[in-house]
Amino acid sequence: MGEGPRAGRLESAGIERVQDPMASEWQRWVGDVRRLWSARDADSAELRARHVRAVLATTPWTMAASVFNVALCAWVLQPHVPGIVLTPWAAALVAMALSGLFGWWRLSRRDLQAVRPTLVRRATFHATLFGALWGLMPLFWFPHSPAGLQLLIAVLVTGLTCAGALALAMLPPAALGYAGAMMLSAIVALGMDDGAYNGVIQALMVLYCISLVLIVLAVSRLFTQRLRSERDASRQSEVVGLLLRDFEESTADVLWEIDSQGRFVQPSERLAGLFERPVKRLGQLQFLAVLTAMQQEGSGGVARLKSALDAGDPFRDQVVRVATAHGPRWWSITAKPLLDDQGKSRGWRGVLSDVTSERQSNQHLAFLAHYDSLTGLANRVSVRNRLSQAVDGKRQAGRNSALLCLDLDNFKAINDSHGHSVGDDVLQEVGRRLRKHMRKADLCGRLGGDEFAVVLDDVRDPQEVLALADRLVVSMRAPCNAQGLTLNTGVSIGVAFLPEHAQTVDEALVAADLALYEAKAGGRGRVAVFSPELGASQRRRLTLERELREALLRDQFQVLYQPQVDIASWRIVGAEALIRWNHPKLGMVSPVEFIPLAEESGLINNIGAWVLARACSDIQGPLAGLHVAVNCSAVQLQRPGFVNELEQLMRAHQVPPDTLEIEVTESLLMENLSTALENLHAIKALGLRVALDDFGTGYSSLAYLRRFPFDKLKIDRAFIRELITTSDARAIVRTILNLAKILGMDTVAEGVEEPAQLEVLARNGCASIQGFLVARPMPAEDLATMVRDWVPFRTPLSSDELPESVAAPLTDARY
Ligand SMILES: Nc1nc2c(ncn2[C@@H]2O[C@@H]3COP(=O)(O)O[C@H]4[C@@H](O)[C@H](n5cnc6c(=O)[nH]c(N)nc65)O[C@@H]4COP(=O)(O)O[C@H]3[C@H]2O)c(=O)[nH]1
Repeated sequence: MGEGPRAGRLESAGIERVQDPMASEWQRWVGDVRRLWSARDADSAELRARHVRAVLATTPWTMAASVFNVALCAWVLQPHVPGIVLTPWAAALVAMALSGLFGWWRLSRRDLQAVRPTLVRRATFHATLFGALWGLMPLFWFPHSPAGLQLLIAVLVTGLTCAGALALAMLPPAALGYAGAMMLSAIVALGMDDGAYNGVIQALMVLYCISLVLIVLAVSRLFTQRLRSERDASRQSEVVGLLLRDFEESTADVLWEIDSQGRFVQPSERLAGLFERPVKRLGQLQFLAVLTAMQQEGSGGVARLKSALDAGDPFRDQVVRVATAHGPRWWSITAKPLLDDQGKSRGWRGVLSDVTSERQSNQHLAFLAHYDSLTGLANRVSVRNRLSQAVDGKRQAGRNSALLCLDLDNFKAINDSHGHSVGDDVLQEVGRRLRKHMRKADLCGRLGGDEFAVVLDDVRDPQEVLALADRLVVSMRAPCNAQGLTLNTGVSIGVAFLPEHAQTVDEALVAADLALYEAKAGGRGRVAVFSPELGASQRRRLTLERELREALLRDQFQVLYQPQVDIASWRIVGAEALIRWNHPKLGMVSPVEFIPLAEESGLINNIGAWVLARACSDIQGPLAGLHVAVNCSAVQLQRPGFVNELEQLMRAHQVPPDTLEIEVTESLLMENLSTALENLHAIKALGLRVALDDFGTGYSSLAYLRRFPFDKLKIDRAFIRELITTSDARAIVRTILNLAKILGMDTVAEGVEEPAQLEVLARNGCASIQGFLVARPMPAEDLATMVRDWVPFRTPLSSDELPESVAAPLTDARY
């Protein structure tokens, strides 16, 4: 019960229900008829219009045939039927036929795209009335008429019924109304007659009537199905058209098609726009001919495209360079062949993309890959490439080359005091001056920062190279104008000759760099030529500089600990953390060598953080119970975030603050860095101790002590070394110790190697010592073992009597 209204709603909304496979054909027919009869949605209205149009197509003929039949019947019946009855009947039928014709005329003038259900209902009424009028003929004039007339009436009724029903089959309600009225009157007429077989004929009539209904419904359904698939196909092609248009409008791609003669097929406006020709004109032209006419000189793109077309296989991204009114453009063409039913080519269809901007950005990227964007000179990659050609060239033909490495003398100062924009202008000016001195075959480039390089090929006389280098020095010495400022620059140059000084690109760069160091070391504005003797140490420095960055990642660092012993109790009270670099080729590298390099590059921040983390973890591990002193460089302490990170680290390792000591050198105070001092105060506020390392080596050591309240002074080992032999050293040490006592600071003497040194320190009140006399720096686990096995109070004092002069207390000294 609930199914009926719901189905009706769905249908009237034009939504065809998913058919139950078991649903009978009959239900489908009824569904179709109902939709024609009453559904008000746009879809049904459109479908109804198509049905109406199909019926209208034959209306003039059927109406003409009706008029003809009316005339025939009037003529045949005239002897048997009085004119007063026959004439109105015939006139009514003719009037019906004319009204049908009038309806046809009215509707065929309209563009029938959608039709309301009322039109179908009106047509049904008209057809039923028409059928009923025709039905009067058998009803009144068949019974009891002569056999001949009865036969004629029977034939006419049968023919009119079948022809009319089929003509109206596209509108089944009208067809059924018409045929139903005719058949009904025929069956009734038979009943009124007393013919011998009338009962059988009536039964046959009912059977025919049912068959006719089924045929009408079947024809109508077939027609509906055809209409639907036509409509779907046209919608599909509309959608495809829309998509294609949208595709064309939204991308840089344009569709094109050519026939088997190579002529454009229905070119679009956009395609015509690209080819700079009217659409109509383009439609008459051949694809390849137009491309050839537009092709830029020297581009073989069209020839390649032609071969691809000739090959007959689909192809992608054939690039053609064409000249247009807007300058040169690059078009990328992709296509596939179109084949007919027999597999013969009927043309090509494809996409044409304007890839000009892509090309240009690729070219720009290629430029950036090889040139320095600031100066327009070659970049490091290009310099290396040229050097590698020079290396290969010289191997082949015995040719000589030269590499000049240039470094601006006071560029950093210019950059710092006038800003990067002025610095950039200076670099551009340097680039211009360099270029002025180059021959065509020479290459000058910027390696980065203020470093430039020149590669000279075919060097016959080294003197010529040196003369050029001198000219460059003179040229760069001329004041440089940048943003209204007159700036004095200069350049130092290192020269290496190939193959004499280097066999590979890297060797050449290192050799020229070494020469550059030498030039700079000798003062500014100089030229130096590489020599083999030139700094094995510099070479090592360069290697270390290069490899330091990797050392942390490759886990090449290690922290050793050197114990600090309290002199009075002779107990190990602490240790100093000392970093080591275990280089795979160079062996153990001393921090004295690499810490300054790390400071220059800023890597000290990472390295220092790593040492602190290591120390914190050892304090909670094997070194539990000891104070550990960690060296922190001035660079680290200048970072505003340093103390935060330190605090987090200590919290993460749960390190008690009083077990950690930070050692800083005097240099920190010499530079008077406010952030570093703030950090030191913050460190102290955290509860850590702060020691001043190498005390006494600076220029005004005493003054620094007023800047920060250190907890501990470390007496530099330079004084300890001379403690026994030099009275000055003794005096200094005694003064430091006294000073520390007055200021309430702890003291530790480093570099104590001999018992005599220990004795002097002990007599003068030094609190603790560190040095080879106790132990060399060692891994944390070894130190833990040492602490465990340590015997206190066994001070290794000197067996010899100390000379009076050495043992004398401070007050006795000449100070
Ligand atoms: N001749 C002699 N030398 C002794 C004796 N006892 C100890 N030494 C050495 O003296 C240096 C003491 O370290 P420092 O003054 O802080 O001087 C350190 C420190 O300034 C710096 N350094 C070491 N580790 C680090 C670190 O992790 N960070 C920073 N920023 N600097 C560090 O490197 C410097 C040198 O460290 P090392 O080469 O380990 O050298 C250590 C140690 O091995 C002795 O009896 N005789």
